[in-house]
Amino acid sequence: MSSDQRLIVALDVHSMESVRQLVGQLGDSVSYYKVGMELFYSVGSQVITYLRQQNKDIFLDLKLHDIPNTVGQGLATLTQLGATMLNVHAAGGFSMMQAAAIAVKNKAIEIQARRPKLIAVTVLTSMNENEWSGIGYNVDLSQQVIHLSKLAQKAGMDGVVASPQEAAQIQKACGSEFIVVTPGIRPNGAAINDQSRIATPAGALKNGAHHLVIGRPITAAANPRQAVKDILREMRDLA
Ligand SMILES: O=C(O)c1cc(=O)[nH]c(=O)n1[C@@H]1O[C@H](COP(=O)(O)O)[C@@H](O)[C@H]1O
Repeated sequence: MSSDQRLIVALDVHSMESVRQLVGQLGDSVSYYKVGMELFYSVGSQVITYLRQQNKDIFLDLKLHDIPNTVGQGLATLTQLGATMLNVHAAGGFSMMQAAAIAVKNKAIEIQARRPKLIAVTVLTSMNENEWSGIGYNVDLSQQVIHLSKLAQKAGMDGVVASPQEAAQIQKACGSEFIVVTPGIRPNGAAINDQSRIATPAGALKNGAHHLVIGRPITAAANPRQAVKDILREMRDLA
């Protein structure tokens, strides 16, 4: 996979005007975008239509987490939008993830469309050990990431979202075909913001991440196109 197929830029903005400006500015340098809650709740499915018209791959990141039937029905609807990748929270459990995988597969067959990849969020990259114990878990955070990755794989997920710090361990536990998507990417010197378990683009790739999700280091940069160029150079130098 080439570096620009590995990079996913998080479009965390809340208007179509900002989307058009950013996507226009980044041009051919970015082929894969993430649409998350902020943008999807603001503008709805028109952003998916727009990005598909621009021939971009789309990770629709709505992190579903509910009872199996509700998640399955929700994902069946989302499958019709034509995103490349969808996600759920692994903490929803085995039956929820299994229902999710079945619903996406069946809907894709029904509408004769390409099945979107389905991945599970393990432990959010904003969580540190302190936050983690604060929600009542006694198990080690990174062990929990591996546990949830194995569970996700067993339930039929194509991969997981985790921090770049756990990517190598996930590969070891689940094999190299299992997709590892890593947010929490910060080039040297970039503001860390609300992230905790971070790595540089090169560090994440070295650890075996398949896709790097990067938002503010690009979207809040004075020159987003230059920021992408620098990140891709760092990624390519490693390849
Ligand atoms: O599922 C995600 O994409 C996600 C999971 C996670 O554990 N951490 C995480 O930061 N994300 C998303 O990745 C993006 C990271 O953005 P920046 O911190 O601005 O680079 C945001 O859009 C988050 O919603």
